[in-house]
Amino acid sequence: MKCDLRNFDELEKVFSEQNFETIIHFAALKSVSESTTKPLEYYENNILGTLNLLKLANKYGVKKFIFSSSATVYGPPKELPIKETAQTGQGITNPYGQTKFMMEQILIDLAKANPEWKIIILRYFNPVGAHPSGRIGEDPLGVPNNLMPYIAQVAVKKLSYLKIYGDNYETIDGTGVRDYIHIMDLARGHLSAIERIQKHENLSYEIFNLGTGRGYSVREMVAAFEKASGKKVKTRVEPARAGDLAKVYCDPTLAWELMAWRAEHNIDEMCRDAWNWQQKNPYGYAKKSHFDEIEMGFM
Ligand SMILES: CC(=O)N[C@H]1[C@@H](OP(=O)(O)OP(=O)(O)OC[C@H]2O[C@@H](n3ccc(=O)[nH]c3=O)[C@H](O)[C@@H]2O)O[C@H](CO)[C@H](O)[C@@H]1O
Repeated sequence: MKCDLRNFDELEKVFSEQNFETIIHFAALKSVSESTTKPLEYYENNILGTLNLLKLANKYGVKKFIFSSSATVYGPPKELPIKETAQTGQGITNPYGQTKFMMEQILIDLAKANPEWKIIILRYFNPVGAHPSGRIGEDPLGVPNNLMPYIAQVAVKKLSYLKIYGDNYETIDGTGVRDYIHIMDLARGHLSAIERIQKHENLSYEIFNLGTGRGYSVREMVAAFEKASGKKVKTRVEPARAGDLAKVYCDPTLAWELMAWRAEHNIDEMCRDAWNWQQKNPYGYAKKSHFDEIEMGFM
């Protein structure tokens, strides 16, 4: 079932026909660069969509709520690793990040105002990889903005080389360091959150980092991907990308202490599964492969 969260009436129809117990709110626009050129679309979609969803959830008594937030709400970190108690909302460089921060604020205010609400906010670090079957993966629209799908498309020869955005940061090899997390671990984090929210009657709102707690540089990611795929990934160093940070990685221990969740997949598994999906879907989901088109042409 598909529904536009901006359309209150359409969404109300869904609520009236279904009997929801818990909501996991993933629905948001998520491109950093696009958000800088289309801020109104981002604010409308992400904020209005969330308000509509919450109003209806309130009306229909669905008050267990899990929200997919982002490490972006921390802005430039003052301390590493980043804990959930670190300051948020300062130095966010783009509308996408602002909307995530605002959505968090709306949820926190709601939980404070009404003790019936039970809310878990999950702050994702850098989700990568794919389902191990190779059937569910990341198929970005147009040229990828994020590192892993870009590397994968270079390895499969859809793109010619990776632009490394800056090699002059104070990091292990000068390139940006991030906390990459396998999407299967991330998915499991939601199951742990559902369990926790259903078990704990007096939970109001809680916030968890979902990351591995370990940072990898761009060059380390390229090397891991080359190892997993057996393909050479050509790179070229370019100027640093505006708004990028040198190092971002989290302290994920709260999720372990309270939800018994921790990331289990390492960087090699992230690259293996991303490569498996990319090989099986070299042209993404929508388009048939070149070979299918040739076959169709002869039919
Ligand atoms: C500031 C911000 O809001 N960042 C968002 C962005 O994080 P990030 O900017 O951390 O993710 P990313 O995958 O775009 O970049 C990761 C690292 O790779 C570098 N890099 C990336 C692409 C490329 O072609 N070449 C290259 O060198 C980049 O400079 C950085 O050091 O995406 C994430 C999704 O995974 C989240 O949505 C984050 O909120």
